[in-house]
Amino acid sequence: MSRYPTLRSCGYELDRTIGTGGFGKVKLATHTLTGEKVAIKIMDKTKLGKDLPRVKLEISALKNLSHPNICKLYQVIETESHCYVVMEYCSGGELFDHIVEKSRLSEMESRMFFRQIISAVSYLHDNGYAHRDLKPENVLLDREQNLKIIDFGLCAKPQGGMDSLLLTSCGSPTYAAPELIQGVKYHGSEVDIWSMGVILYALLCGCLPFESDNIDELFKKILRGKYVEPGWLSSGSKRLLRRMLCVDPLKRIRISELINDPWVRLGFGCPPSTKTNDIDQCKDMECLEAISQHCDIDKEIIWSRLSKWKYDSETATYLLLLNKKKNGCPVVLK
Ligand SMILES: CN(C)C[C@H]1CC[C@H](N2C(=O)N(C)Cc3cnc4ccc(-c5cc(Cl)c(O)c(Cl)c5)nc4c32)CC1
Repeated sequence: MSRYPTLRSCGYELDRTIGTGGFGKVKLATHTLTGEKVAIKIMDKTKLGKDLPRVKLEISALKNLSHPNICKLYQVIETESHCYVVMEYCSGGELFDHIVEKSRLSEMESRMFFRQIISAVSYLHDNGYAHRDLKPENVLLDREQNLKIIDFGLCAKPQGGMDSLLLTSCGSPTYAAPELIQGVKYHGSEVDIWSMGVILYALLCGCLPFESDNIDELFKKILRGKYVEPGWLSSGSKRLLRRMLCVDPLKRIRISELINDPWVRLGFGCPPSTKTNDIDQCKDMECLEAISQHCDIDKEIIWSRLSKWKYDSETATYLLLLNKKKNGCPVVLK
């Protein structure tokens, strides 16, 4: 008998555990009606304690975000004891493992990945969110090597908008900006740019710019902002890294400059796209028809419920049918 009978009754067949964390575990599962694979983050509410607000924050953020490089939310299921977050399955694993596998990436491959991160973070900031915990472990790949940013448990949506200052010190020290580890007030957008600089360095160099087993040593290195520039780095790469890993947040490159930076545009001739993934919000008649036939309810009634985006089983079925259609599979329900 499955440990999580709720999930089976909600239309998911559980498979193996694909990861764990302080929050609980993430399991691979199959959505029975569409046959699509999903990742389900399973949290025991009685054990979350002070982390419960982080969970609610992440769910709220994921409900408001729809972008090709941000992990898609399909459904939220809550019981007395557990919270289940059903999301897009990223079968390509962590970006971190991809870098380690190849020891380091070519400038062009780094650029191809980095443009996707710029696109996602620019969209995040435009929607008033700062991620605040950007690192290679929080960037996954799907089967087409598209990047998917995950883990919004530390994201912030400052009340006064992205120009207002934050104070909470959070995230992983290795990727944290100087102002964040100093405990001074900071702008969420500026600390995200610093973390993106650390990720770009990891892509191009296959190691981290600031490392130490001793936390005090690590903080000193970050606050000094000095790092090794390996011989293979082009002048364009070095110049961009210096503008991102700039200790003074006021002098650090801004996302609007980053989008138009010559290194970012090289070979593409255009800036990364900052559009939303509005396909998820649009009304797809073929998917509506499949659901309408399956539950014998009029398409317009189905759409009137779907367009409320309640992230219930109907939202999941619709979004997963859209996925099937995008992947060229037949738009049918079992
Ligand atoms: C180390 N972390 C604190 C947890 C780790 C758990 C496994 C997970 N994962 C992996 O590590 N693969 C290697 C497989 C995999 C495949 N698809 C996934 C889809 C979504 C997520 C996901 C996980 C969490 Cl904790 C989220 O908050 C969100 Cl928004 C999304 N994780 C996935 C995931 C990556 C993170």
